[in-house]
Formats: sequence, structure tokens, C-alpha cells
Amino acid sequence: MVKAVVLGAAGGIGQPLSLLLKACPLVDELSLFDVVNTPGVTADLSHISSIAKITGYLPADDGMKKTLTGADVVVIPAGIPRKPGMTRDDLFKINAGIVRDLVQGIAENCPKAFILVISNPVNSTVPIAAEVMKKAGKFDPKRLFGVTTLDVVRAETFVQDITGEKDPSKTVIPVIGGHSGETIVPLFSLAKPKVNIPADKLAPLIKRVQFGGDEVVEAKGGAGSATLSMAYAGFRFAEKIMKAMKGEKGIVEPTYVYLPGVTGGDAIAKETGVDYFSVPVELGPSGAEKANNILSELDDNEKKLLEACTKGLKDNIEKGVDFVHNPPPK
Ligand SMILES: NC(=O)C1=CN([C@@H]2O[C@H](COP(=O)(O)OP(=O)(O)OC[C@H]3O[C@@H](n4cnc5c(N)ncnc54)[C@H](O)[C@@H]3O)[C@@H](O)[C@H]2O)C=CC1
Ligand SMILES: O=C([O-])CC(=O)C(=O)O
Repeated sequence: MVKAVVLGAAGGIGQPLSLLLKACPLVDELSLFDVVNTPGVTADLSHISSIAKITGYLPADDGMKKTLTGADVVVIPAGIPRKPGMTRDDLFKINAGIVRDLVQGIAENCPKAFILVISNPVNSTVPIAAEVMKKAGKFDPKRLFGVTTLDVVRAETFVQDITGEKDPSKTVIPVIGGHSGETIVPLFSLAKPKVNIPADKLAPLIKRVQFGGDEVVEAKGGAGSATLSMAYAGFRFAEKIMKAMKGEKGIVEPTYVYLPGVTGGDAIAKETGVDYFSVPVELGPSGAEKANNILSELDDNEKKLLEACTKGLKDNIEKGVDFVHNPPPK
């Protein structure tokens, strides 16, 4: 039995993500939570003739507790999205508190659930989630994931313009680091199967993956950021987590984890100087079973990108950790 939960289920990501989870045969029970419109989204999805039994709640009448009790997988796309001209870090002021309070609910009601954080800035909201779980004495680093799958999906998609490969999802490209601008490091030199990228096309390709989010924010002109591609990516990651939970072997996916708490992560933390970092992670029934250290395989250009990445990440991580221990006055 798998109970999946979406926190922020009535939003731009939350709705299509909930749709994909409702239609997924791996989900036995789906529970939705949002501060607005959950009853409508739940009623709508409840007419779909799939296995998952669906419930949905608003905060009133212990809604969060009802949503989270018994949850195995909790996906969090709650929080405000960017408008043109904003950075993801500009979202911190509002989203930090939202993520903190939702994760507190997880600590109280389903501390063993896998937590998948989508809310931005991911570089900081994942450390916030970890600190909240630590404070509650419930932190299991193997069960906390920052969802960076959209960067992988973008890398697969954008490289297709060069390779002409018919099915872009057939090219596996590791993307490491964090989830904003220069902290995103796509590793085209490690693509499988190998890809041949002409020298003049590589820098613009890397930049497009790093700033792919801006492309959508600008195209939406103030109406939000990526929602449909993010729902696809979030579902893809959640599905891998559920398959791994059920014992499927050989599932590896880049995700932003607390390195010192994952086997193999210590060496990566030492090498990068940061405790939170996205690397290809082997997933299993207990979650993040091994962080794969691929740093020695980077080419010289990728090593330079990595330096810029870790510089930015350090500040983002510290800001998240500090928020939980020294919260700003209300
Ligand atoms: N990790 C990634 O790759 C990506 C992350 N994002 C981030 O995902 C977040 C959500 O984006 P959208 O769905 O487009 O925003 P949205 O504004 O359309 O939806 C957010 C939903 O969260 C709900 N919400 C707010 N506070 C809440 C609370 N305390 N409890 C429960 N629900 C709450 C809102 O009512 C709303 O329905 C943003 O922070 C965005 O930056 C977006 C795209 C990619
Ligand atoms: O760009 C944004 O703000 C949303 C996001 O994280 C992405 O699309 O990668």
C-alpha cells in the first residue's frame, strides 16, 4: 500500500502533479492539501477511474493531520513562484516559512515518509526541511530529497536539438549541484550514450539548462513559472521513489540530498565543501542508499562550472539552516 500526498495541491504544479499521481497504478491512496481550493481539485480528480482512493483537505478541522497521517511519500510544491526579474532566492522570504511549517506537520504526523521538496529556492528549502526534522529528532537523511529532475529533463530535451535523437529521454545526462542558475551543473561529457557537441554550441547549451527556468518565467509574463514540465519532472521522480520503495533495483537519479547522511556522500561533501548537493543517487526501499561520486570524471570546463556552483550553494545552504535556528521576527 502506498499513500502519496501533495502539499500545495491546488497550485500550478500541484494540480497536474496530482493528476499524474491519481492516474499512477503505484498509488493506492492520494491525499491533497492546500490553503485554498482543495475540495474542488479533489472532487474533480475523484471522478477518474484509477486505483488511487483520493481525499483532500484545507487547514481547518485538522486538515494537515488528516492529509499526512499514514503518508509514505509527501511531495511539496507549495509556495509562491517567480515573476520576471526575480531570482529564486527572492522567494525565500515567503516560501521558507511555508516549507518549515509543512515539514513540521510531516515530523508530527508521518516522520518516516519520503519528503520530496519542489518549493523554491530548493537550495535553501531542503536545508530548512532537514533542520526542522533534526529539531524534532526525526531526521532521516535518506528520506529527504530536493527535486532537481526538471534540470535533468531540460538537459535531455535541449541536447536533442544537437543530437537529433528521436526520443530525448533515451539520453541520460547527469546534472549535479543545486537548482538555480550557476549552481546547476549539467555534465554533457558524461552523457550516455555519448553525445558529440560542437565546441561553439556547448556553452549556450549549458547556459540554457542553467537558466531554463527563466525562459518559462519570461514567456509566462508574470503568470508564474514552469508548472506542467515541473509536474512531469516531479512525477517522474516520485514514480522512481515509489518503484524503489517497492524493491525495484538499479534506479539511479540525480537529487539534492544531505550528503553526510547518505553512504558515499561524505567524500563528495569534503571535495565540494558543501553538505547539500545533487548527485546521481541510488534509490532503494530505505530511500537514498548511495550517493555516486562522479566528480573525478568531470572534464576541465565542468570543473570550472563546479567551482562557481559551490560558491553560490554555500550561501544558500547557510541561509536555510540559519532560518530555522534564528527565525526572523514575525
Ligand atoms: N524544483 C523545481 O524544479 C521547481 C520548483 N518550482 C517552485 O514550486 C513552487 C510552486 O510553484 P507553482 O505551483 O507554480 O505556484 P502556485 O502559486 O501556482 O501554487 C502554489 C500553491 O501552494 C499553495 N500554498 C501556499 N501556502 C501553502 C501552505 N502553507 N500550505 C499548503 N499550500 C500552500 C497555494 O495556495 C498554491 O495553490 C514555487 O516555489 C516554484 O518556484 C517551480 C518549478 C520548478
Ligand atoms: O524558474 C523558476 O522559478 C522555477 C524553477 O525552478 C524552474 O523552472 O526550474
